[in-house]
This record gives sequence, structure tokens and C-alpha cells, in this order.
Amino acid sequence: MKPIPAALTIAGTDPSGGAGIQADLKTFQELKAYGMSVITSVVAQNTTGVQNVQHMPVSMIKQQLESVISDIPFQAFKTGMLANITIMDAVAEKISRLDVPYIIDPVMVATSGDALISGDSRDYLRDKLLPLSALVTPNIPEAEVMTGKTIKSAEDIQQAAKQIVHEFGAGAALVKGGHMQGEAVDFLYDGKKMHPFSAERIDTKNTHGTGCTYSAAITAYMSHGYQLPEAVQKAKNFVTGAIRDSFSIGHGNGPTNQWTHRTERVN
Ligand SMILES: Nc1ncnc2c1ncn2[C@@H]1O[C@H](COP(=O)(O)OP(=O)(O)OP(=O)(O)O)[C@@H](O)[C@H]1O
Ligand SMILES: Cc1ncc(COP(=O)(O)O)c(N)n1
Repeated sequence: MKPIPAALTIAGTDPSGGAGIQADLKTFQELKAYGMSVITSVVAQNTTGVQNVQHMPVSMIKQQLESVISDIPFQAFKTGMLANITIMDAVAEKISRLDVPYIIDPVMVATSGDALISGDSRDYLRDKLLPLSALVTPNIPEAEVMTGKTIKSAEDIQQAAKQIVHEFGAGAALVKGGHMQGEAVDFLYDGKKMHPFSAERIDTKNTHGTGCTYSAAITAYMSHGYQLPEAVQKAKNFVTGAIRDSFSIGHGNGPTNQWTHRTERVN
């Protein structure tokens, strides 16, 4: 019998529902993957920014991972906010024995500009976690931190993607062009070939949670058995729709809309 597609996210929370674990689970649900979550940090945040953060004790993060891993098989998983080296270490220890695709969303700073991980853990993420991944999905500022190089053009993005794979050992790198001008073009480098993914730029300030939604969609499609680059193309279509129909709610950058049937559902 075919296994039920299941996906796990290991990340921080967003009580306002736009980013983090909440965005991931909504995306998994919409894309018909059974969603599971391990919480690393509880973040008091909303569309305007981050008000407070409390990290889970490391023993509790490990226990949550053990609870899921020992009981329910899943076909793909992602990490989002891993706030410090101790948390990264605990996660690395538990996941290194898993034999399913691992997608890293290397969350560093929220759309609001608030830092979500400690300064010293950025190198650690690159050196310790990237080699475990099937795919890492940095935006331009995150790719600049990883590579130590300024990224100003599509050519720079492609060079960064290559460096992240060849020098830092990620299985593949998807460097996102959301922070550039013009078309929203992302480049996936899988170690052999460069794949561009392009979409028209949507004029909106509602981009809270786009990175989370995108990486969760890739994870969901991979849990269904799609490989790169097809999983990325499908996820790109999904996130573009989610930005186009984003919600103008809250006082800051509103959230993306993960509903695949974007008409109102009342029953
Ligand atoms: N205004 C936009 N219109 C269309 N696509 C966009 C827009 N902004 C971002 N994207 C796309 O959304 C996806 C997420 O990219 P982005 O670079 O915004 O990631 P991120 O910075 O990690 O997310 P966040 O903004 O939530 O931190 C990418 O496919 C990117 O090209
Ligand atoms: C817990 C958590 N994880 C990730 C993000 C980044 O999301 P974004 O950059 O889209 O605000 C966030 N704001 N909160």
C-alpha cells in the first residue's frame, strides 16, 4: 500500500498565523500532506514585527523530535527558525539518521527586519546543517551571509547557488530573487544544471511568510514523491498565487494566502 504523504516542519511559531510553523502547517494541509511540527522557539510576533521570543529547552526539542520520528514515517521535512547553535546541534543529532529529503529554509531575519537567529549561529548553520540537506532556500541577504559576497544581479545569484552547493555541500541551492527589482526570478542549482523559475512581480506589501510558505510547499510536494526541479516549479506556482491573493490584514506586512481554492469557504 502507498504510504500516506506526510511532512514535518521543525521551526518557530507565529501566533498571528502568517509565518513559521503556522504557515507551514497550513501549506501542508492545502497540498494534501499530513502535517507534523516540532516547535523550536515560541515567538510573539505579528505583521508588524517580533515582540518577544522564548526558546524551547533543548531536551524538549529533542523529545518532540523523538516522539514524531519513533512513531510516524514522513517522506520529507524542513527546518525554519533554529535560533542558536545549541538548538542546531540538537536538531542535527536527531535528523542525521533520517533518509528522506531535508529542506533548509535558512531563516535569519523576519520581513520586519527583526533578527531570528543569533549572529554566531549563521556560520554554524552553513557548516553543520547544509551538508545534511537535499535543498537550501536562501533569499538574497541570507545567500550573501553564506557566501560572504554581495549579490546584485542574476549572474551573482547563480554564482552564489553554485558556491553553496560546491563549497558548503548542500544537495541543491534555490536562491530566491524576491528581494531584487523586476521579475521575481529564483535560481535552482542541483550540482549539474541551473534552473530558473520566474514569475511576474506582484505589487504588494503583504509578504510576511513567503519564504516559509515556499519551502513548506516544496517539502509537501517532495513528500508526494516529486523530485527537484519539478517540486520547486509547483511550489513556485503555489507561492506566487499565495502572494497574489495575500490577505490585507494586520497593521504591517500582511500574510500570504495558502488557500488553493481562493474563494471564500463557509462550509
Ligand atoms: N512581490 C513579489 N511578487 C512575486 N513573487 C515574489 C514577490 N516577493 C517575493 N516573491 C517570490 O516569493 C518567494 C519567496 O521569496 P523571498 O525572496 O521573498 O523569500 P524570503 O525573503 O525568504 O521571504 P520573506 O520575505 O518572507 O522573508 C520567491 O519565489 C520569490 O521570488
Ligand atoms: C517563526 C518564524 N519563522 C520564520 C519567519 C520568517 O518569515 P518572514 O521572513 O516571511 O517574516 C518568521 N517571521 N517567524
